[in-house]
Amino acid sequence: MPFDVQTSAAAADRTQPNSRPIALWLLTVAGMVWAMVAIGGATRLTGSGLSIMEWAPLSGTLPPLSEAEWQRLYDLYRTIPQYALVNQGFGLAGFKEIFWLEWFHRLWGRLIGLAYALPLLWFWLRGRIPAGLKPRLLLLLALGGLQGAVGWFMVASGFEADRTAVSPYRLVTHLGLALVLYAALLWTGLSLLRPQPAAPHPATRSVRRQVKAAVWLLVATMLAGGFVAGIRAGFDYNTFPLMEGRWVPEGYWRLEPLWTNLTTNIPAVQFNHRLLATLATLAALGAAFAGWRRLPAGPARQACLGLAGAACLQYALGVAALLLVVPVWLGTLHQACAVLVLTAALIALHALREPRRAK
Ligand code: HEM
Repeated sequence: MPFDVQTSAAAADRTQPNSRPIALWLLTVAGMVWAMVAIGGATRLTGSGLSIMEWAPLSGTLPPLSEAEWQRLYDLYRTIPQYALVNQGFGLAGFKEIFWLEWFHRLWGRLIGLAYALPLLWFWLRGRIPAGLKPRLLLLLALGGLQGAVGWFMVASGFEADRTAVSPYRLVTHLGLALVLYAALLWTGLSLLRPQPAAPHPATRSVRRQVKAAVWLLVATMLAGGFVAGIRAGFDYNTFPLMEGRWVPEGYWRLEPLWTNLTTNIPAVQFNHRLLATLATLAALGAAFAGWRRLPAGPARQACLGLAGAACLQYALGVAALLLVVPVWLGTLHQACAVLVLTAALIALHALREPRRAK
């Protein structure tokens, strides 16, 4: 039988009745994860992340309700190096200021868990979930739980002797897993809304290749950005495009073993992020140009243009954050806009997807 996209799309629609509510649920949870990434950025940038030294998934839901409880948590906080080295003597009032954001970050995590698990149970019991989707939804549930545990693993690294911040490796793992979770939710939601792509234009395949190249570069830029955030590399070399008058900063390879320069050497980490961001943005512009010239007007072409627009906006926010020495609001916006770039990338890849062969 000849391959017929329209027929197979109709077939897919028939085999997945009522998948729209499931798609909307997953997209809502994805939106909550997006907000969580922004809240996480603000938590880090305000130095709030180490203020709660306990991992109490249930009892930690409520904030301290008595002066004695506030004092107990403050006394705990006073035992860690960050207090002695950064916040010594800021008092209970100062502690309360850094407490609330971390508490809200954790509360929002719990709410995401509920917003995912309760509808999952409901759709499952009512037999609304297509059989093929069940393993993926369970995997997403497990990934969400893992993200909470990784978050605590990251926070715990900040309590070690002589440390005033968390391990950059754990921070990048936590950010990376959040992005994976977000991407999986969004992709699954989009796939339920549009189970089969429309008949592809002949140029789709080559434009898709270009978009993929841009997306890999963007992902590498995001991970490199995690290291910039993790070692506070954005608070040095606050000029653009040169770094202390040079294209490649002095001391790029100053650490041994050499690979540690990629993750813990401020000039190298910042330079790499700039370089990758520049290559990624150029690749996104190239893909948009190809899409604009070769694809017919429609969602796929718009998605390519959207990706380039999001990458340019993120690039400009990155430069501004650097020049202004990372004010909290701008650092948070840059972190949130990374998710916008990821969203645009996934929408573009989804719009350019290869059609599944009819069985
Ligand atoms: C498409 C381009 C870019 C992407 C996808 C991207 C992505 C990211 C990500 C995911 C982070 C870690 C989380 C955070 O924002 O704190 C980050 C951090 C950072 N980026 Fe970018 N970035 C891009 C371009 C740039 C550019 C061009 C610059 C400056 C030249 C820049 C400067 C920074 C700085 C200073 C930080 C650390 C901010 C902080 O400490 O909170 N970024 N970036």
